[in-house]
Amino acid sequence: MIHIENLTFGYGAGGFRLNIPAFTLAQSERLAVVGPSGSGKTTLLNLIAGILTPDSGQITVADTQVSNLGETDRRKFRASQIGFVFQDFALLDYLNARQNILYPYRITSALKLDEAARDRAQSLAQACGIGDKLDRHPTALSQGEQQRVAICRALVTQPKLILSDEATGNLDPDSKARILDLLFEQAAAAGAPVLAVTHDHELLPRFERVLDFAQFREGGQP
Ligand SMILES: Nc1ncnc2c1ncn2[C@@H]1O[C@H](COP(=O)(O)OP(=O)(O)OP(=O)(O)O)[C@@H](O)[C@H]1O
Repeated sequence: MIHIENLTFGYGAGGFRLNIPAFTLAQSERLAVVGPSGSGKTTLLNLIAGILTPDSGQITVADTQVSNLGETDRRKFRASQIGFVFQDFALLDYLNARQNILYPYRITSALKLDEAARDRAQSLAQACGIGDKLDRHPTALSQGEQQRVAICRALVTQPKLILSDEATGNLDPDSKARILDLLFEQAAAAGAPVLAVTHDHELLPRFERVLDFAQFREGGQP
C-alpha cells in the first residue's frame, strides 16, 4: 500500500534530515511508529500525505506516486484518499464541530457531500462520545473532545489510508481503547492500513507491527 524508496528530506541547510532507504506498509496492516521526540515521525507522515515533498526518492501510496504530484493534485489526493489525525488536531475555530468533521468535502470536488456523508459524521461523532456537541466550536470543547472531532474528520471520508499522529494522546485510558477500536473498525471496513505514531506503549500490543523510528535518522543504522 505504501512503498518508500531512497527517501531523503531536510528542513533547509543544516536542519533536521531524514533518510529512509526502504519502507513498506502492507494493505490492511496496523503499524505503530515509536521513537524519540524529534526523530522525524511527524515529518514522515507529512511526506506520505504530500504536505511535504521529498528532496529525493519515491513515495507511492496505492497507485499514486505522491512525490510526483503537483500542489493541486496533492491536495485532492490527501482529502480524498487519506484520513490524517494531526497531532495538534488542526481544527478551524470559525467552523463548528460538525463543519470541521465535514471539512474534507469543502476542499475538493473529488468528494461529494451527500446525506450518507452527513449520516457518517453523525454516527462517528456518536461513537466517539461527542454526538451532542456538534454545534460547538473548537474553543468550547475540551482537548479530548477536540481530538475526537479530529478523529471523526479523518474517518468520515472512508479513507484508503489512515495516518494518525498521537490520536489518543489527550484521552483517558478507557477512551483511548475505545477510540483505537473505532479507528481499527473503520480501517477494517474500508480495507485501509493504519500507520499510527504513538508514545502510548500500553497500546502497542494492539498493533501487528511496531517500528522504532530512531533508525531513520540520517546516518542511523537500518
Ligand atoms: N517546519 C520545520 N522547520 C524546521 N525544522 C523542523 C520543522 N518541523 C520539524 N522540524 C524539526 O525536525 C525534527 C523532527 O521533527 P518531527 O516533528 O518530525 O519529530 P517527531 O519524531 O514527530 O517528534 P515528536 O515525537 O516530538 O512529535 C525535529 O528536530 C524538529 O525540530
